[in-house]
Amino acid sequence: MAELDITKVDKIYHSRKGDVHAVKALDLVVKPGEIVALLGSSGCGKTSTLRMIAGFEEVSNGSITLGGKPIHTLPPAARGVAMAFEAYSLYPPLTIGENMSFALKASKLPQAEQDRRVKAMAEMLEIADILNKYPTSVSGGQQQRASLGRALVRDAGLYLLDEPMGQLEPQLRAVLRGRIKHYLREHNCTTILVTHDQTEANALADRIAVMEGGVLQQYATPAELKAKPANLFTGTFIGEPPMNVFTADVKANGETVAFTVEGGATLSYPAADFSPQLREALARNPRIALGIRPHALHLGEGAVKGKVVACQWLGDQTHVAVDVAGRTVVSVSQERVARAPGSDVALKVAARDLHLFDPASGKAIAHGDALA
Ligand SMILES: Nc1ncnc2c1ncn2[C@@H]1O[C@H](COP(=O)(O)OP(=O)(O)OP(=O)(O)O)[C@@H](O)[C@H]1O
Repeated sequence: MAELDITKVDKIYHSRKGDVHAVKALDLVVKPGEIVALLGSSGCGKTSTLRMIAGFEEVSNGSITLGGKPIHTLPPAARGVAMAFEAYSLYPPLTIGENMSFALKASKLPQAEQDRRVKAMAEMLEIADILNKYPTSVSGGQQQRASLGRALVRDAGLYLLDEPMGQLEPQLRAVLRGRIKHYLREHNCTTILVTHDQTEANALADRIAVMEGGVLQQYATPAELKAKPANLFTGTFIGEPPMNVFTADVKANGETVAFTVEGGATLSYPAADFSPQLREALARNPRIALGIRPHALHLGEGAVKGKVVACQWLGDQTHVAVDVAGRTVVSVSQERVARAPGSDVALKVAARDLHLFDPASGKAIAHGDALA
């Protein structure tokens, strides 16, 4: 299995309406056998990146190497890359089975081995019963699984999966996620998956590349992205419900560190809750953006007072929206709590759960008690 190196890659589309700079100076390394998710909202440049790796779009600048060999100048078929397309792209005159074995035929594998692989893949993806049907006579979800199977059944240096489960029902998607991850691991497949679904990225990927506006915002493990967002964008993009963010004035004297948020509420902590380096940084940043995840904002005690706007039990957790001095914040509790709209509540958050950002650049200053 090969390492993929994307170095300073740009994609600029030229059109009559003007240029679109879809991918900007992208640097990304995918280690052999690693599963990476490109995650971002619509139009952030995920598909352009995937298509440049596959060879369906030219790179405007930069280079892409696979196993040390430059591939960005090669035609798609010569790159050793297998791709499952979001729009399936199956061959209409061929059956689902023939579509899946198409690349295997070209590889001159013995017929019995081709049949064995296609059958095993079709069983894994639960499409063994439609191998003799034609693409136009099966559902979108079945076509999507056939496209995924056609890519995975091949031997390739790199697997590219574009929204591979977007058409599937949630239950089937959850089952297939587990099976596909197991398959990719077992076959040591170097894989890039494009998705806008955080759950899918978290479940499948070793590392997630978060993109926005064509720019890579952060490249880290799912746990790191949650615990140490590099900037306000990843902080608010990753996590459900999104992080609460306030602008706050900081006052640090020898004994306490206090954050006064818009509207006047003050969160005050013993200075010892923060590292000396962080206290020094706070002295240089008297105004910060303060991020608090809904799961870290606890109801029932604390200095921040507010009024309940809405309280919803979702079957496994309660979401409580609270108006704090004109701003709505969300608190999530694993327990079932009942709070009447309009009632008074107090909120608290531990120092270790604070995320501090530079309000101008958005860059992280600190997570919990230490510098970012
Ligand atoms: N062929 C093209 N010509 C001009 N602009 C394009 C072309 N393809 C994509 N774009 C633009 O480039 C930007 C990035 O598009 P891209 O499809 O890579 O994003 P994406 O993150 O994959 O979005 P989605 O999740 O909606 O597929 C968008 O602004 C899009 O409109």
